[in-house]
Amino acid sequence: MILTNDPLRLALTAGCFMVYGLVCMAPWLRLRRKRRAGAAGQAAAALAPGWIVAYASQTGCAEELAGQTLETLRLAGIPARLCELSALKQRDLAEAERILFLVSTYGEGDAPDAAAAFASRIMTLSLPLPRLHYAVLALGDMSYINYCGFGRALDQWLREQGASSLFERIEVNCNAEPAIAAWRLQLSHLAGTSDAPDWSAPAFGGWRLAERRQLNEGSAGAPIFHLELEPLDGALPEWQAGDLVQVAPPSDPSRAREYSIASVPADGRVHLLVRLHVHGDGSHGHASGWLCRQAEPGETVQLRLRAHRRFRLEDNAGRPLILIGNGSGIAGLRGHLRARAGAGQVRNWLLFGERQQAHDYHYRDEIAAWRQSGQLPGLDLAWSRDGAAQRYVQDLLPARAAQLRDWVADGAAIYVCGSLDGMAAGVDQALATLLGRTALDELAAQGRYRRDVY
Ligand SMILES: Cc1cc2nc3c(=O)[nH]c(=O)nc-3n(C[C@H](O)[C@H](O)[C@H](O)COP(=O)(O)O)c2cc1C
Repeated sequence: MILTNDPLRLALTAGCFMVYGLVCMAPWLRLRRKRRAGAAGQAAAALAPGWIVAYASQTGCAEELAGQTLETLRLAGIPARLCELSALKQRDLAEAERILFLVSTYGEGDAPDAAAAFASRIMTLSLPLPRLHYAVLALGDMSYINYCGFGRALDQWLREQGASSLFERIEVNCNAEPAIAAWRLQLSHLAGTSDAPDWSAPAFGGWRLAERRQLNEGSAGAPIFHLELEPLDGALPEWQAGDLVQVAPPSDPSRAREYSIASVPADGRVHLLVRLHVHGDGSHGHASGWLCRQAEPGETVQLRLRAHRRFRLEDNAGRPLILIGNGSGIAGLRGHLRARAGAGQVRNWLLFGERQQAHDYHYRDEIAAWRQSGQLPGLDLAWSRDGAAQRYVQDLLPARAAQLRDWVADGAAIYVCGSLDGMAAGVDQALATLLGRTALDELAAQGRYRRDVY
């Protein structure tokens, strides 16, 4: 029905309909434009050579940050892949568009174990890398002489090869939040996004100290305690043998201390083995003093679990296992032995060293029971204060050279837990002498030589 023949009115009405139509279509047009732009971006991204997030980590902090870095890049639509430093090839270095390195430092300014082969094989080469743009996040602890030594060495080597840094190396002292926030900020500038996922670490939770008993009464060494803890809310979280806990002492919650977990979830509790740390002036370590002396059974301990992927069994679950350690290092090894018992894996060989058999043979009854049930066919013990000759765990290895080579030839993995001073270097040297340094580096690169040393 036509209500008017007036051409002016008709034109006005048609104009109104057009404007109305455009207003209605505007959101759909915007969405279509966005989708097209997104598809074009994705197509371009698929063609780009891509970014690499490379990490070298011992206890998992750098690895965790690398995962979060990757997630941020992916959210920004940047094609990127995660890669352990040891898996990085010369070709990757030459061809990757950008590489973000997140690396920690171990030993005395060294690379983490898994990156030892990269440090010795790649970082000793002269490679032209003029195309490479990179950034370094170096994790370390200022109380060590060679603060961030490996991160600094990597940065310098890259520079010498002609690579260009995207921004100044960022150094993180003891996982300090401000430095991590600075990395995150640089990352969002690079990725052109403010849409970064939450990077905050899980919160500490309240755990009840259910049991504490000294294991080495009469020992010449500092007292060592077996502790058992249960979550206050009753819900036991999942963890795997090899993982750690962080304990925040009430005197200074910012100075959390890490301990290896000595139990598996099937035990229903987190077991720890804590040596009371006594300073030169007789005062106690802030965390060990709290756990071993001040906290009363029944009291609440602030604790959180930390995945320690480098010391888990993972692909080694089906392999024979050689467990080497000293002192409180038996904690991490006991966690593995308990997991192996639960899984029915019996090819286990424990080499353990302490001071005196009479006082320092931690978990003696449990070890005896494993021996009897066939769960622990290999057991060698070294006591440094029994008898005239000081004998340490590394001294056990030469006499067992043939057995060691046989087990490794059978695919065994080697796990070392305990003190860095003396033990870790001594065991490493003994293994390198018996197996060959290159073969040992190769085992580390394959994840068959893993260490939790402190
Ligand atoms: C046994 C041991 C040795 C360490 N040596 C150094 C060192 O020489 N220089 C340094 O800056 N940090 C050193 N650290 C500190 C680590 O680099 C720091 O804790 C880092 O956050 C660990 O990161 P990750 O979990 O990725 O390995 C050492 C830590 C341990 C347990």
